[in-house]
Amino acid sequence: MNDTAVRVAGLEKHYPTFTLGPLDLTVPRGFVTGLVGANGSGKTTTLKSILGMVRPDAGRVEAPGRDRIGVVLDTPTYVREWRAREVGRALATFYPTWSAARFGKLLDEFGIPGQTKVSALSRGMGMKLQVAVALSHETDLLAFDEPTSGLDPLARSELMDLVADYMTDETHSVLFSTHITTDLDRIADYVVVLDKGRVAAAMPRDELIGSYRIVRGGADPLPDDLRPVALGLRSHQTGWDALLPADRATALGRTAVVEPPTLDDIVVRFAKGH
Ligand SMILES: Nc1ncnc2c1ncn2[C@@H]1O[C@H](COP(=O)(O)OP(=O)(O)OP(=O)(O)O)[C@@H](O)[C@H]1O
Repeated sequence: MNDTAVRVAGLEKHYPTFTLGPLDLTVPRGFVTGLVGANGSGKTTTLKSILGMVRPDAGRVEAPGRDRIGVVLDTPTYVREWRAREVGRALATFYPTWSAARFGKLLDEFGIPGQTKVSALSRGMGMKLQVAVALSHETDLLAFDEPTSGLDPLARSELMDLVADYMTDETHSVLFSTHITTDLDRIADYVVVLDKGRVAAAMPRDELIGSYRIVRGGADPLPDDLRPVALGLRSHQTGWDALLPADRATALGRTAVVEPPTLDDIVVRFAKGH
């Protein structure tokens, strides 16, 4: 069986004020891949290119067919006048494997009244309605664009449970774009960091975190030979701090505090650059 769920090669999209790519990335089958990056780094454009909702200017995307992908975008694209249960009826015709029974059960579980109009749903409810649709047909891939941004902590945790449940089938894969990187602490096996439209890092999450250290120095400045590899260097009254490659940070162990970074540290410092 092919071990890659999505393969993107040489993808480019040019907007007047932004260029995505050229971008190469893979989403391994059987794993959860997190796509992270600062606002405007190109996460949505990448995801929509994979879904065929944005037409790339160059490059190639290999992904499951649209009927085999469960999609959750940050805003639902359903007709605003539809009632929740009509969304199910309307979409059933697009998905050969649609289960009306499962959709009804998920609406109940999520507390979405079937007669509520799409336009009347809160942001969190709109998100849940999309999740119900995504889980009501057979899929190879769930593609989420910032799915937790409108959800309260309980709903976020429930969504993570659903993702974990989905992943018990080892042929399933998830691509999850988010700027709430703590979501990924729980579920992501792989992380792709986007920075200004390019892939800044792509590797297993633990390896990424293990490759860097946050270093906090005091009165002694950062040695000159480390400046070119320091990311997001900040100077303040009592000293400085920066993200450094782990193998270069250990040398500073006596004169600075060296700690493992969070994913947030990595995204923020990558965005600030050298
Ligand atoms: N249809 C469009 N026309 C022109 N510019 C666009 C279009 N779509 C996106 N952009 C620009 O491309 C850049 C990247 O946007 P994108 O939504 O992909 O980033 P993002 O990482 O998802 O950001 P956020 O976290 O804020 O959602 C932004 O500067 C945006 O203004």
